Amino acid sequence: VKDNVSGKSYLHGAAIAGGTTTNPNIVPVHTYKANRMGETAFILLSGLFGLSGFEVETGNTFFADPAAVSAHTNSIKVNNYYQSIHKRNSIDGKGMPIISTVHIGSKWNNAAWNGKQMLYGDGDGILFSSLAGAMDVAGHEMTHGVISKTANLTYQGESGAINESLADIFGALSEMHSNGLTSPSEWEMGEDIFTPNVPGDGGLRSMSNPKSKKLSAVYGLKDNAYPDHYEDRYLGELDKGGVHINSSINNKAAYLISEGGEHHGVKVTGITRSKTEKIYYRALTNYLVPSSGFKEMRAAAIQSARDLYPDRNGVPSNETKAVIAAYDAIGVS
Ligand SMILES: CCC(=O)Oc1c(C)cccc1C(=O)O
Ligand SMILES: [Zn+2]
Repeated sequence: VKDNVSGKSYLHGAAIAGGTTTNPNIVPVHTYKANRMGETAFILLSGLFGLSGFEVETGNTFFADPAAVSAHTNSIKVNNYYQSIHKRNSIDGKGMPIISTVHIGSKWNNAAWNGKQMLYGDGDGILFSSLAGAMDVAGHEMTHGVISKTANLTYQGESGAINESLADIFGALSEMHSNGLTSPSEWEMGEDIFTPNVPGDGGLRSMSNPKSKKLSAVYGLKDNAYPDHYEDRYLGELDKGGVHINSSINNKAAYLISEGGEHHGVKVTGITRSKTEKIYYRALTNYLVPSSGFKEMRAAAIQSARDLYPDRNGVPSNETKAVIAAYDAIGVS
């Protein structure tokens, strides 16, 4: 494959994701495992900078790598979500390139933000299919990037659980936004790629009903369920002090604020997704700091609700009341 801008050539069999972006802030860069010699061909996909893309130098068959196309497409959708809903220009707010690399490792059942870019494994086909295939996973990973540029919540213990929860919250909400208002709001994480051979078992985590998911054997807690109340939080040192375990407690609060419900005897009147996302984005970008835990998350969410939906004559708005009730419901006072 020849880059007709730099003139550099690349390995045979490099795959090129189809399509260019409509958003000049996205110049997605995808690194692929070429299908020969295992080396990596580095491909810069054209954005709107007049790059006319690539021509295939030799008679290679032009084919798109589904994982690369998904990673590319999903990163555009998530960036469009941040752009249109939160007026945020890319991950850093300054239009930084959005980089995804696919086919990481061998049958890797993981996705990650490595401090600079998103990484996707292919999954083992049992626990996960290609992790690039889920928009909420892309939203989750990109939000780790956004968090690193804003509150930069320390990735362990309570602050790590809030980090993980905000990644789930914006992962889920960006997917729901992209799917459009007509689609049912589903508060599962990774349902499109989780256990591909087991239909209808939802995602690897549930925000609406965390306890419906058993903690995976990975954490050595396979008989336990994900917690939905602060009193049931995990206090061991597995999973960096339970960052993917205790995130479910805050996820439940976000779900209750948006959709409403009764939990541990506390009734919450939902205020819809569009107000919930504004409250959490303001909390993330205005109030949370690296050490923030559950108590600080509650205070930041209440303050953000008050900022956006002010008290009237000293009476808190319905939005603020929903936030207070939701954190009461999950036992964070
Ligand atoms: C929903 C996205 C997610 O949880 O990605 C991870 C997976 C699948 C394994 C290990 C870590 C992560 C992560 O990004 O925290
Ligand atoms: Zn994560």
